[in-house]
Amino acid sequence: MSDNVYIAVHGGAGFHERKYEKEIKHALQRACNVALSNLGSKHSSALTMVEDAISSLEDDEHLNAGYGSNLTLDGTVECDAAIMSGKSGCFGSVGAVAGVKNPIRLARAVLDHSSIPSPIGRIPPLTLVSEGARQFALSQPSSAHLVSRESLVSPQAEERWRVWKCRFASSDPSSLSGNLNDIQDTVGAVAWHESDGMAAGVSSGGLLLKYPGRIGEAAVFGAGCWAQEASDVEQGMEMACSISGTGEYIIRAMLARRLGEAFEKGAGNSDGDDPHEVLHGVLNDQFWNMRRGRGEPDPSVGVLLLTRENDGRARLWCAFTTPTMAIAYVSSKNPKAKAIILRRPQNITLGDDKPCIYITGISL
Ligand SMILES: NC(=O)C[C@H](N)C(=O)O
Repeated sequence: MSDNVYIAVHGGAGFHERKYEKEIKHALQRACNVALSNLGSKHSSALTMVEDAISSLEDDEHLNAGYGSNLTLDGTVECDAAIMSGKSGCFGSVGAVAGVKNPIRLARAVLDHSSIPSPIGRIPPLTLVSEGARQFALSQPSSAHLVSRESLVSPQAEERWRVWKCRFASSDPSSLSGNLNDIQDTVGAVAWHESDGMAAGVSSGGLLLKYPGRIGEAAVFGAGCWAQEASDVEQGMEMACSISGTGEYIIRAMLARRLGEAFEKGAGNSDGDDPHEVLHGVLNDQFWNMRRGRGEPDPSVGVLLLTRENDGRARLWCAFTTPTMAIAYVSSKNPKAKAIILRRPQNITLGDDKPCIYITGISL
C-alpha cells in the first residue's frame, strides 16, 4: 500500500446490545479493511474509501443501513445516503429509496453526475428521492444495482418491526419494555487521502416505524455529513464528519455544516479553540439547547469527526449523547483496524438542563 490515508467508520449512536458486540465490531473492522483494499490504484481516493467502507456496512445485517435496515410503518425498507468531497465541495444524496442494494453507491453516482457539464445548462441534482432515485439507478447499472425491495428485509429487522408495530397498535403500549428510539444505528465514514483530502459519508435505514417517504439527516445536504479543506492553509485544519441520531433534530440544526463552519472560524489552530471545545460548543448550543428549548425530549446525536492539521497530525473525535456509539479506524501507518464500542459512563447525571455529551479524542 503506497498511499498515505486515514479512514474511520461508525455504526451509529444508539444502544448497541452486548450480545451483538462481536458482530458489530467485526462489521466495522471489515469496512475499514475493504476501504484499504483498493488503495494503490490510480483511482484510489478518500471519496472511494468512504463509498467502499459504507457499502460494506450496508451489507451487514446488524447495522441499520442497506440490508437489515429498520422498517417503515408499512414494513418496507427505504434508505437514505449521502457523500461529500472536501476538496471539490461536491455532494450527492438519495432519500427514501427502495430496492437499491447499496444506497451509498447511488449517492456517489449522483455526486459524480453533478460534475458532468450539461451542454444546455441543465442543473444536475444534489439529491434524488424515492422512485426518481430508482430511475436514476437504472441509468447507472454499474454503480448501484437494483434488487427486489423484499431482499433488503432481514429476519431480525422484520421481527423488531412486528414487536413495535403491535405496540403501536396496542391499547396499552406501556406494557412492553424498551425504547423505540434506541434502535438507531445510522452508519458512516470519514477519510483522508493524500490525493483528494477529506471525504465524508452517511447511510441509514432511518427510524423504525417511520412514515413511508420520510427522509432523515442522511439524505440532507449539510445535515448528516460534511467535509472541507482548511480555509487557511498555514494554520487551518481540514475536517470531515459523519452524524447519527434523530434525523429531524439534526436536520433542523444543520448540524454537519455547523460543525464545518465552527472549524472554518479557526478551531484547532494556534489562536483557536481546541476541537474538543468546538464539538462541545456546537452540540450544546446548536443542537441540545435548541432542541430542549422546543420541549423535545432527549434529542440523540453521535458525531464521528476526523481532523488533520497542516503538519499532518490527524485526530479522530467521537461525541455522542446516547448510551453507546460504535467506531473503528485504520490508517496506512497502522493498517490493523481497531474497533471500539464506546459506552457513556453510567454515573454522569448533570440534571435535566445539561446535556450529557461524551467526547473522546484519538490520535491516529
Ligand atoms: N437510525 C438512525 O440513526 C436514524 C437516522 N439517523 C434517521 O433519523 O433517519
